[in-house]
Amino acid sequence: MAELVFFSGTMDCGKSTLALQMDHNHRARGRGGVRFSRNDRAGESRISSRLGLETDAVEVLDGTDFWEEVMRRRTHGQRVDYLICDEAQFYTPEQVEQLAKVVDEIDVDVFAFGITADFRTRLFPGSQRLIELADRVQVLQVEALCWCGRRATHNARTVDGVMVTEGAQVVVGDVDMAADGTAASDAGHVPVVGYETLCRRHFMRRVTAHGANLMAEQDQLLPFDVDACLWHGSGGPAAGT
Ligand SMILES: Nc1ncnc2c1ncn2[C@@H]1O[C@H](COP(=O)(O)OP(=O)(O)O)[C@@H](O)[C@H]1O
Ligand SMILES: Cc1cn([C@H]2C[C@H](O)[C@@H](COP(=O)(O)O)O2)c(=O)[nH]c1=O
Repeated sequence: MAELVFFSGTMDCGKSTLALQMDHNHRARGRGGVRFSRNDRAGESRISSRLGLETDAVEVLDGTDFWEEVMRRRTHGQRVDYLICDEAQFYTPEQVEQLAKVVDEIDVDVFAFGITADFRTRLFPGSQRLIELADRVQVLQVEALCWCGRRATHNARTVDGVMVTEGAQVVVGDVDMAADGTAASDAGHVPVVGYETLCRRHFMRRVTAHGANLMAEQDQLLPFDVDACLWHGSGGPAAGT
């Protein structure tokens, strides 16, 4: 029986890699599939993994109707046994409902991959609907890590290296883009948006790797415990543990 499975985790935990592996394995056994993605970092109509794999995909647009997509292909004689749906957090709730219908009505497996929450810890509408409707939500085994070594559970957004908690929900970007803020004062400087995976403790305290490095430098002058440092006056929550 076909399934709707949501493979989820933070950024950089291997979702796209798994999407390409699953596509490969099913295809190798003679099954026919269609790969979809939306807003991949590598550009339109791509699925890219940081391990270096990259392939073509059908770009999902606001007007994409998955039910019609599958029906049209089948009418033209194309075999469709499964769908690979990467960056599924960007799909609309209606599109997720179409995916569920494809599973239930015509027995097509749907493997969706995406992050659940945005840089403010709020669920993406598409991810929320996937959690509500999926047969299974599977958290990826490979864990992205916080700079402190704990398991990363949250996706922080940085602008010129500084963690932010306001802004548009969707800004395509990558980890490893956390600038150190030195260019911010340059005339004509275009702010660099990046992401960093953090554990909840450091997300709530707004301590990114860059911030931790700065504190470690200060620590050499004025010894104090980085984890005990509260961000009073910074606008961030002052966790007391
Ligand atoms: N140079 C590398 N060597 C080994 N593994 C790597 C390398 N670069 C990235 N990775 C792995 O790839 C993972 C990211 O895979 P990717 O599919 O792009 O993640 P996601 O789609 O979840 O953002 C990292 O967590 C890491 O395990
Ligand atoms: C947290 C967060 C992320 N995004 C974007 C950034 C990336 O382009 C994708 C996630 O891709 P990945 O393959 O899982 O690394 O989502 C966003 O637009 N808004 C956010 O809040």
